[in-house]
Amino acid sequence: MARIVPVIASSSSVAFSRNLHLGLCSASPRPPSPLLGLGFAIHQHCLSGIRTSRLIKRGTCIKASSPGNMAQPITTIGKEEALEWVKKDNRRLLHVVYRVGDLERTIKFYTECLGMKLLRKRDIPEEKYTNAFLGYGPEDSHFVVELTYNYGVDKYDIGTAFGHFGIAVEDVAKTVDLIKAKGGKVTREPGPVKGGKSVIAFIEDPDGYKFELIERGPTPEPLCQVMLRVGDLERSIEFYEKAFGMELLRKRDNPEYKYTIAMMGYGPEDKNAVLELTYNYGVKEYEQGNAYAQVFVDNIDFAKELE
Ligand SMILES: C[C@@H](O)C(=O)SC[C@H](NC(=O)CC[C@H](N)C(=O)O)C(=O)NCC(=O)O
Repeated sequence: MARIVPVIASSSSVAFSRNLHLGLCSASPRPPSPLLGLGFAIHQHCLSGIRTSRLIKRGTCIKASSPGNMAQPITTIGKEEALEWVKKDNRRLLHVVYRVGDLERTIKFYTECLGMKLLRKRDIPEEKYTNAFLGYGPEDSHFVVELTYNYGVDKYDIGTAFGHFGIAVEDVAKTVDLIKAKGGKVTREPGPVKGGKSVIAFIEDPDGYKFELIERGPTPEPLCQVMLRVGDLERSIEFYEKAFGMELLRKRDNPEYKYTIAMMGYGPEDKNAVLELTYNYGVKEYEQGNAYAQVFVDNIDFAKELE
């Protein structure tokens, strides 16, 4: 069966358009970058016309850094066949991968301030990196974070295309108090979101990754959003719908603050992690970073296969 693993990178549109050529549903004469900061990797098969920055085969990433050095799909299938599979597939967001400068420091912050559990760690000395998986429940039923520590690298540029991760909490003010008491950095105090009613706050982890705390009732999936800024919202929505079978769950324009958001995912927002695509009026490109946040989307059987 064809498997597709999209990889969402926190690098900018510049990196995206350099690394990824999409022909999907587009007659664009140049490579479109529907998702600023998003890269996609395709496992085993390739949707017709999609080229990718990374191919992932049983956990191995093959890097292709420029159009002249594109990793080639192992096999290709027709677009119709691929879209048929997309409709049948039972997918969800599995984990988001990004780089941190001090693994133990981040694990301490996520467990003590954000209440996550350390699910597992794996060291790959031959490749000089260590991964740690953290989340609010087991990987087979929860969206989790996969931190990557590259030996000796203590700093990354997050760029501006990646926005933040969303965490649903029952009491934002209380959570913020706890985070402050633990020495965490709060960048936006609790209160209603500008132009709306939801109570939110923003905090920053030790590497500067932003987390939005969102006040909600009890939820099975506290790690509930990955926010990415995109330069063309309609094109991004179409891309996620057609290539990955996601649904547009909600769209909200906020003209007063000059942005529109679109929630994309595989199920209701209160039960599943979703992508929050943000379009800021008139902004077509964002700064490239090297901290890469990649979101893996697949069904859990494939996740086990990757182990
Ligand atoms: C509940 C959900 O709708 C939100 O929280 S939206 C949060 C809001 N987002 C933006 O402003 C996006 C546009 C911004 N220019 C960007 O690129 O990040 C937000 O962050 N509000 C800030 C606030 O203080 O309310």
